[in-house]
Amino acid sequence: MPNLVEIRDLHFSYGPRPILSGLQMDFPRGKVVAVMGGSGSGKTTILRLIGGQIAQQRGTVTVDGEAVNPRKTDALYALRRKMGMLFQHGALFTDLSVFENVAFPLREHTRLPEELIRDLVLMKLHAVGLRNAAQLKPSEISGGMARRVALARAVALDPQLIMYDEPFAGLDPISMGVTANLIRRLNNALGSTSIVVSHDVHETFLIADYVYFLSQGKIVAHGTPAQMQASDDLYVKQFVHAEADGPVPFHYAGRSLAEDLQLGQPQ
Ligand SMILES: Nc1ncnc2c1ncn2[C@@H]1O[C@H](COP(=O)(O)OP(=O)(O)OP(=O)(O)O)[C@@H](O)[C@H]1O
Repeated sequence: MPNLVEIRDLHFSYGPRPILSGLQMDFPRGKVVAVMGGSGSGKTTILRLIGGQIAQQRGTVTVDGEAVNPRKTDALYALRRKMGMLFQHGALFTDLSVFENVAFPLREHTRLPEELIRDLVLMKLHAVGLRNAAQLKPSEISGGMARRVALARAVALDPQLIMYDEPFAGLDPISMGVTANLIRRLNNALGSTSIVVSHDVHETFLIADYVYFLSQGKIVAHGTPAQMQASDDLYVKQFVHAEADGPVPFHYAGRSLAEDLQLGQPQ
């Protein structure tokens, strides 16, 4: 199967409130696919459904040919072994060293001998340029470095699927570029598939093979970054060119200014 992850007719609501409706998405093996959209459009919810942390009301999510089902805990645990996740603001364990943070998933999911764990951790840290920071504590490194350690931890088990939730949030422009490059390089080196949830158009378009745009729980556009740059779709244009007003209104819906200022109304 060419797609590592497939989403078909996916519907999800929190209680009575619909969050995602009728999604169809493909995540081909070996590719970096971005999911973009405004705040609250449902991007993180998609990652949580793929990871089996929550269950949809309708439709299917398939990873490596298997349907994700949060109720089948054993199968889900085996499936999660194939996934690496960099959470939003990817927090490290503050009382553990950089080395122990990266070793954590290896100790949790494998029974590898200590020498092998050591070599694997050092290789992952080397890949993100931080082998020599192994003994430092998270409080002794910068935010950008911490994000790279979290990246090394997310790929510690050589996952087939790596999911990144807002990997560029809160980083300075240089760290953003470094992180974007690493996401692409790690994906290629591991032969994995990456899903990047982000609203940073510039960084994301540099590394993504394909982009889905989400608005209010629906896919409103999809294509390569070049196709999206050239798109005439008003929502995509507003998003890509960072325009303040468009299909996503600048003003919160309600009474007009004329009404509030009682302009042109009979006294
Ligand atoms: N546990 C929850 N219970 C109820 N509603 C929730 C819960 N988690 C998220 N939501 C709502 O679901 C909607 C989609 O949330 P989600 O986190 O997927 O959006 P997002 O696109 O990732 O946004 P952001 O970019 O701000 O992280 C939001 O309106 C949010 O308020």
